[in-house]
Amino acid sequence: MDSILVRGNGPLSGQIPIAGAKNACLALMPATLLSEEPLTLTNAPRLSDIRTMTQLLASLGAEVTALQDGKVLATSCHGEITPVADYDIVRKMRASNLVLGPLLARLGHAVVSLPGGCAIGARPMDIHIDALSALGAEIELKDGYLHATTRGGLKGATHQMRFASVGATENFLMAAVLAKGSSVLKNAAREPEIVDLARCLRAMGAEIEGEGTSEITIQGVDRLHGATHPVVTDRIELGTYMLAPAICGGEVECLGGRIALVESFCEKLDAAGVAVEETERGLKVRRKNGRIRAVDVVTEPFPGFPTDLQAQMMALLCTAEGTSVLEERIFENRFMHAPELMRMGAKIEVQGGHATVHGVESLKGARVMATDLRASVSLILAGLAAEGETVVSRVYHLDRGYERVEDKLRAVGAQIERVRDE
Ligand SMILES: CC(=O)N[C@H]1[C@@H](OP(=O)(O)OP(=O)(O)OC[C@H]2O[C@@H](n3ccc(=O)[nH]c3=O)[C@H](O)[C@@H]2O)O[C@H](CO)[C@@H](O)[C@@H]1O
Ligand SMILES: C=C(OP(=O)(O)O)C(=O)O
Repeated sequence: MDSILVRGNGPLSGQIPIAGAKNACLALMPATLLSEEPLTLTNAPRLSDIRTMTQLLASLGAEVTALQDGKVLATSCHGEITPVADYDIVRKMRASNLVLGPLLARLGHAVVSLPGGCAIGARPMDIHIDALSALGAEIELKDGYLHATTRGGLKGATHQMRFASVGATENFLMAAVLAKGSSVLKNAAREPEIVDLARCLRAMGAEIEGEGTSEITIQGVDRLHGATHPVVTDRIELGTYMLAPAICGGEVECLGGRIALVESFCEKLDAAGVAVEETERGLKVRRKNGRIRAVDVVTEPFPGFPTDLQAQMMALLCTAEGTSVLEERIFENRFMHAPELMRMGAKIEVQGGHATVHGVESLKGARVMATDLRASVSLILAGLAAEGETVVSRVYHLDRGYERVEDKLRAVGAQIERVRDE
């Protein structure tokens, strides 16, 4: 199993290209189930999660071919479709549940395994079930699988979600586009990945309005056609690499980044003493004069501070001047990086959904273990700020969401390499 070795670093300088968004691509790929014609996704990220979704779609009868070194995904679904998403694939990745809406829309029935326990929280499926039930699906749990059927197909409806779930919004959208009549989703999630999915579906012939707001209106159509769609920039990869010069000093330009994708994050960086400038090509980031200052952070649905950047922000605040409080409001168990950061000398107290970080002068390299995707990259960032060597194990988590992390950081001067465990 691979590990990542990082050595504490001086200033970084150069450019880092930001890939297409994992979380957008994982919602766009299942959209291929909605049409008999090909859907081509450009700017796709090259990640293990994308390979898992490829495997899942293939098991359902769709074809996904990776072209141009994996940056283009040519997908199609013109043959017979199997409506069963098997536990052995679904358990690897929560986003597998995004085949439920499209399968229901195309076939009128689906059997999808529940994703199973996940490290960052319980992550139930009730909001998805309520949303699809509003469109006329009848869903019951049997043997760990959701068995969903419709009587005579899905019917448009108005539905208000109890929480603005990203995945449930995506499933509702992909189901409602082929439902009979019009649908309105209230308290919809507003994440850029939702906007990207709506744009792609519209390019396929869907009638959708209001994406990016809390109310999305969909007029069902009889069929969708093929399209080519570029995957939106990964705002979480962007935010992660923006923290590298914030931690090490220097100046890095994140190519493809836009402030609109990470506005609330930029506000916190500004308060912490990090300057962000939008250029023609992306976002230029550098630390302002002096030490990073403590800031308080509360994670919220978009446009609030993203939970997927909380661990990385904590790594920055470990060496800030003063005490920061991070409140995690999206997932009930997303501070597992804290004990690992403490192995590196960070002073953190976790109580329920709050982590209090007392900034220290410097961190010290240590052997640490990644517990989930964003936790693993937060340990790499902390390693860049630490004295000596840090070895991050279990990097298969990292490979779910970051392509060539060591190459991208090495290109701006970081001392980082991938090593095989003995
Ligand atoms: C592949 C993907 O896009 N993953 C992202 C997506 O996950 P995901 O779509 O799973 O996140 P949701 O917005 O659905 O979940 C947010 C909260 O709602 C809860 N919930 C969700 C659904 C449900 O039926 N019942 C329920 O209680 C979850 O347990 C969690 O506490 O959005 C999250 C929140 O921005 C991100 O952290 C993930 O990186
Ligand atoms: C939590 C994440 O992903 P997933 O929803 O696939 O677990 C993430 O991308 O940080």
